[in-house]
Amino acid sequence: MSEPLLTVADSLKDRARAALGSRNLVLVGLMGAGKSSVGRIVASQLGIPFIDSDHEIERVSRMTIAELFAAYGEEEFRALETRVMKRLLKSGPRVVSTGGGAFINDRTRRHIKKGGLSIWLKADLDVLWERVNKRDTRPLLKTENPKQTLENLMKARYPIYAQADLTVLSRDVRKEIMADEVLKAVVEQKESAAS
Ligand SMILES: Nc1ncnc2c1ncn2[C@@H]1O[C@H](COP(=O)(O)OP(=O)(O)O)[C@@H](O)[C@H]1O
Ligand SMILES: O=C(O)C1=C[C@@H](OP(=O)(O)O)[C@@H](O)[C@H](O)C1
Ligand SMILES: [Mg+2]
Repeated sequence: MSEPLLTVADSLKDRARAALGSRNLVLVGLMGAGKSSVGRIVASQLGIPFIDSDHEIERVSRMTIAELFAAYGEEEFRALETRVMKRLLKSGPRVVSTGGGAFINDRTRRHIKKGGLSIWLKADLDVLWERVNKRDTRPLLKTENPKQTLENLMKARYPIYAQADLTVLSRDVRKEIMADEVLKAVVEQKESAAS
């Protein structure tokens, strides 16, 4: 009789790694959802490379996101983001944390759908606000009422984030717990696809 490849005793990370295969795991969601910080932990648990698309954009342009928005505007930023995402998703497996607007852009979303398993870190307004109001690095929130801006972005974007393959609720728990929930969602997706 042949041995099963993985037994129930295998750890969550091994099961998630097997479920992911050669695909990229792409974290999407609004600013403050935890894509960058949780994505890094998930990648280290899975033992695969981590890339944050905003960091990659900053590296290739040698400018910060805020400088790019100020110098060229959002449209140019999105065009650069699309090109960078397309390149990052060409091979896998990797964990790719996106900037909040990436999945909203039609062309970038198509690349994500083709090149990876997408997971939405979904959070409510107060959780997001608590996190983003501590830093002023996000150009889209440099408005008179940034909390209202964030709420408007939620209303406009949540129906689109809902198209991600998987959804995990981003709550006020430790980032390591959020990372475990991401791994569980990857495993469950594989199991439900197989049944
Ligand atoms: N589960 C969490 N618990 C507490 N703080 C968090 C959690 N997830 C993220 N943060 C903090 O919230 C801020 C935004 O997180 P970040 O990973 O940059 O989000 P995103 O990339 O989605 O905008 C950071 O300061 C980060 O340390
Ligand atoms: O929501 C957005 O459109 C943006 C989110 C930011 O990334 P985070 O979601 O990692 O903050 C960054 O890409 C840029 O400021 C635009
Ligand atoms: Mg980020």
